[in-house]
Amino acid sequence: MRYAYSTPAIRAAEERAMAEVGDGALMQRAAAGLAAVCGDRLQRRRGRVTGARVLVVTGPGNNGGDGLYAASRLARRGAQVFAWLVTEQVHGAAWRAFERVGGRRLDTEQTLRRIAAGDFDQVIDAGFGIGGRAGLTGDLARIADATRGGPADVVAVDLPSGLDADSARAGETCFPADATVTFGARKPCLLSEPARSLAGAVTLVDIGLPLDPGEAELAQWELPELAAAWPYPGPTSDKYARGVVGIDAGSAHYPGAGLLAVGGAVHAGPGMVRFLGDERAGSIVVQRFPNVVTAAGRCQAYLLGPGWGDRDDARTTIESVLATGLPVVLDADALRHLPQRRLEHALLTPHAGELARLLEVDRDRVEADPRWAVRTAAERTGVTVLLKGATQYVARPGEKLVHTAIPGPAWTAQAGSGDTLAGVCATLLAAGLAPRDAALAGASLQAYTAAQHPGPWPPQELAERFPAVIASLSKERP
Ligand SMILES: NC(=O)C1=CN([C@@H]2O[C@H](COP(=O)(O)OP(=O)(O)OC[C@H]3O[C@@H](n4cnc5c(N)ncnc54)[C@H](O)[C@@H]3O)[C@@H](O)[C@H]2O)[C@@H](O)CC1
Ligand SMILES: [K+]
Repeated sequence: MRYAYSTPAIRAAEERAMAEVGDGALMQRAAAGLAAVCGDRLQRRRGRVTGARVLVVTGPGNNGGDGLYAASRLARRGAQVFAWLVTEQVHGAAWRAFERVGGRRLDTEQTLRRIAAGDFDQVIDAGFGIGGRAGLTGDLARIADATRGGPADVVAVDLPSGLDADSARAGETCFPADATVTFGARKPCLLSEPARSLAGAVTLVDIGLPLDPGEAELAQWELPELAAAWPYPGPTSDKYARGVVGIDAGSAHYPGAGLLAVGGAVHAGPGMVRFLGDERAGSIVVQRFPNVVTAAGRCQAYLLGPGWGDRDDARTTIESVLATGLPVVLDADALRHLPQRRLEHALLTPHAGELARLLEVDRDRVEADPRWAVRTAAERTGVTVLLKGATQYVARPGEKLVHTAIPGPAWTAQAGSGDTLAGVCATLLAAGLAPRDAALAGASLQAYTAAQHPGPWPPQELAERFPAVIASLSKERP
């Protein structure tokens, strides 16, 4: 599990740590970790640190201090180090250390000229860290622009300047990095797209901040969580132990959605799938999956909504399934017909547009603050909500911590991905997983499969690769 903490939680932990060891010690730990990563990267790219030309883009606060101290360490290994100052203000002790090792200050024009000439092997972005605001202006924006796409290896200190540590937003201007060295704990921006992609490869340096996962803002699943949650059948499991899924998806207008939802469910290993939807969609489903049953009968979880379109009995169908008290995934068109009361036993799986409609806000509001949006939806509806997208967020009512699924490649964003995902989630509910785990395991399986089998595969073919991944995951089980 990867945890991310908000800026106030990190600042509070820093204060507790500083009271014990002093702020100088924390900064030295940060600088040592940063210099180690920078040195390794230089070594890998050019065979040695000696003779490397390193520019520190130096902000006015402690982030700038980290960068200067790290550069001083690189200078002691033979690098030539330069600094460009964002303002005249600079961390005094770090600046003196930088000057002592022969570090040189460059003005803006010299810096831009040398960047354009491809003169730097590495640019350390020590502009702003957790004290930063979204967006860059003035000469710093020019320097970030000039560096972008150039030959220098860009290493961000704590987080890329121009990002807001607590937000998923990428903003208008920022300093994209090839790598980020973050201190003490991950920040939410480093786990949330589109900000996350601007940070490159993230290394977490332990500087001894006393943080408790109970204070975390975000928790991202990794493979061990997926493997531990996956419901592998036992030696005596029958089809009811594995779970019977009832799927009402697809319509005469959208017959494909039924097939896609069933494809997701079938490839996630249910005991049985009953197709309860439109007759025409059902005949296509059975042709493709003869193991699917179209007769009504006992189910242990349901999926309603993908490809329904407009349907007169939407509300009554939802109510009759909710009345069974069995777990149900409510997806796509079913989300437009939710009863106006608190629900139970359901998992809602909206994308940003559907969640915006549910909350009666603009889509922009959801994208600007996805954690707020998914938490608010869980509180209002009373059930678990999975917000689908480049980062997939899951919130439960009564819980501040938001989880995210294992991230996957961007090409999984395509028509039909949500239908197969809903099918997987319903299979997991039928196997007895709690809605939160079903949502995280389903979304993680789809993303991880896409990462393991670089495509682009259409969603139905990606689903055909689930079984191989599920089999391989069993080796990761605790
Ligand atoms: N406090 C500590 O003990 C430690 C802090 N560390 C470093 O300190 C950083 C936080 O330091 P600071 O609190 O000094 O803050 P920053 O160094 O992140 O920012 C300094 C100041 O710059 C100004 N600023 C921010 N964004 C701007 C923008 N877009 N345009 C113009 N001005 C802007 C703000 O007034 C801000 O207070 C962390 O990110 C980390 O790198 C590490 O050294 C570890 C220890
Ligand atoms: K930075």
